[in-house]
Amino acid sequence: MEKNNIPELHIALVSEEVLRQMADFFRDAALRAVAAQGRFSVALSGGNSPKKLFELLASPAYRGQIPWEKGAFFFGDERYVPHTDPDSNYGMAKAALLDPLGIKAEQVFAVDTALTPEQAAERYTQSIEQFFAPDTARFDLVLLGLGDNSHTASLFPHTPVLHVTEANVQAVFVEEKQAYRITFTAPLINQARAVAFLVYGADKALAVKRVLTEDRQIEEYPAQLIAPTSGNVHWFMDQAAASELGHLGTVTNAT
Ligand SMILES: O=C1O[C@H](COP(=O)(O)O)[C@@H](O)[C@H](O)[C@H]1O
Repeated sequence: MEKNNIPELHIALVSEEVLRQMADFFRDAALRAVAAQGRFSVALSGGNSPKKLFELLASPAYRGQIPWEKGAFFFGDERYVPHTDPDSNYGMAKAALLDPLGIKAEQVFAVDTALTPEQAAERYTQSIEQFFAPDTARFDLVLLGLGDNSHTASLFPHTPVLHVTEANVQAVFVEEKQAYRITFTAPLINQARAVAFLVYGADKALAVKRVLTEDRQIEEYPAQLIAPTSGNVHWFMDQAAASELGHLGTVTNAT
């Protein structure tokens, strides 16, 4: 973790409360952006953890709190599979968040996995640049998860993308998955207005401890690359995920 960036930990007793806090954070980031720019842009995460968050955001509790028609939805990483594949991050978000909210197709920016991985990454970089032109690509919110091997987005241990210094999207072959991934680089994530990890479950506790407390070893713990250039990085965790953090891992908002 960069020295000038202090992780802000939001720890709750149970995952339901973490999800509620994360949903509030999402809402507040969206409302701030709409007040300032008339629209909000978010890069969604994939995998298992965000599915429940997406379902909560699409539920009656949050549906009316966010001006969804002003949103633009991108993906911080994507698996190189068709959109209909159960592994597709886009497919999961579509089913859990985008379709239930009636988000229009023109608000959704999916990675085109029908192209080669390199072309898909290049095309996605171009979509992002077009969306933000003439400004820097600065997402209002980037949502992240954490793998038990300390990867985030598709920044996997010991992959060349960890050393890319441009803020763009890259294709990467991940040996341990024997598959391609398309991912935001760390510099693209770090120039966002807000960056938040959502992590819950005891199986993530060791990864959380390594990323937050060990000396910087980005090859081993790629999530240590995440250090927004303005503001702090936020970590929304349940007590189980924070259980290896010692005194840092105490509940901040018990209900
Ligand atoms: O492969 C991925 O993994 C991470 C963590 O996912 P989880 O299933 O352990 O919650 C996720 O953040 C990333 O978007 C996804 O593609």
